[in-house]
Amino acid sequence: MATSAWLWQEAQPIFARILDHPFVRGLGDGSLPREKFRFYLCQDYVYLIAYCRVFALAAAKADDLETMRMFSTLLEETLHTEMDIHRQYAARFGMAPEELERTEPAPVTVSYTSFLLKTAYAGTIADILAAVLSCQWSYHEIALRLKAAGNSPADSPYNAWIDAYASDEFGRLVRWLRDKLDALTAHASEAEKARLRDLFVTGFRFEYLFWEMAWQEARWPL
Ligand SMILES: Cc1ncc(CN)c(N)n1
Repeated sequence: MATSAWLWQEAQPIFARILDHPFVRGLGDGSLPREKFRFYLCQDYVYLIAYCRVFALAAAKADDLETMRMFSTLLEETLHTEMDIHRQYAARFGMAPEELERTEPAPVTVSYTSFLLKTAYAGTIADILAAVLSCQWSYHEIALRLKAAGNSPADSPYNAWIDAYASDEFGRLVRWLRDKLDALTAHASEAEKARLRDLFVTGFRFEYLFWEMAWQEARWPL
């Protein structure tokens, strides 16, 4: 079995909990309180700034131009297309992009971005791919499922979010990451596979924690 398909299987218990999370269900049926989405949006914006740095570091570490191009496209798409969605939502809340940037990262955002940045600085290209694949892939699959369920009212403010992450363009970025990881790890040792599993599952655990943080609007208590 290809590495990415195996990793996906390993993360299924966590993915099931994500799909059942009240924040995700609220995105899907339009019932999510706007204030919780606003909190999420601000935290996700600063998360994405760190995520861009991860792609930039991966591009710098790439052994060949094709891999460098792939990471620079991911960086470009995140900086422009994905973060534009956030900027557009923020405008609806009357927030300027600078205000989004000034968000104080909450504890889970700090831990999650620290994990990704540590992997980007210290890990191999395969390590980085495993860590970011859990983020990118889980969003695409969540959005595909929410779209297929068809529970979202036509006037739900969250339809743009679902459409963006369910899009073929976003799906292509996931496919790239998967294909690259599968090619790099076709002959990986058991030890390397165990490390990749650890990174992928840790990414998934953080994804769950991020939804929970947004639902609870969990800021620093002090
Ligand atoms: C927390 C999180 N994880 C993943 C994604 C999709 N790039 C995101 N925007 N935010």
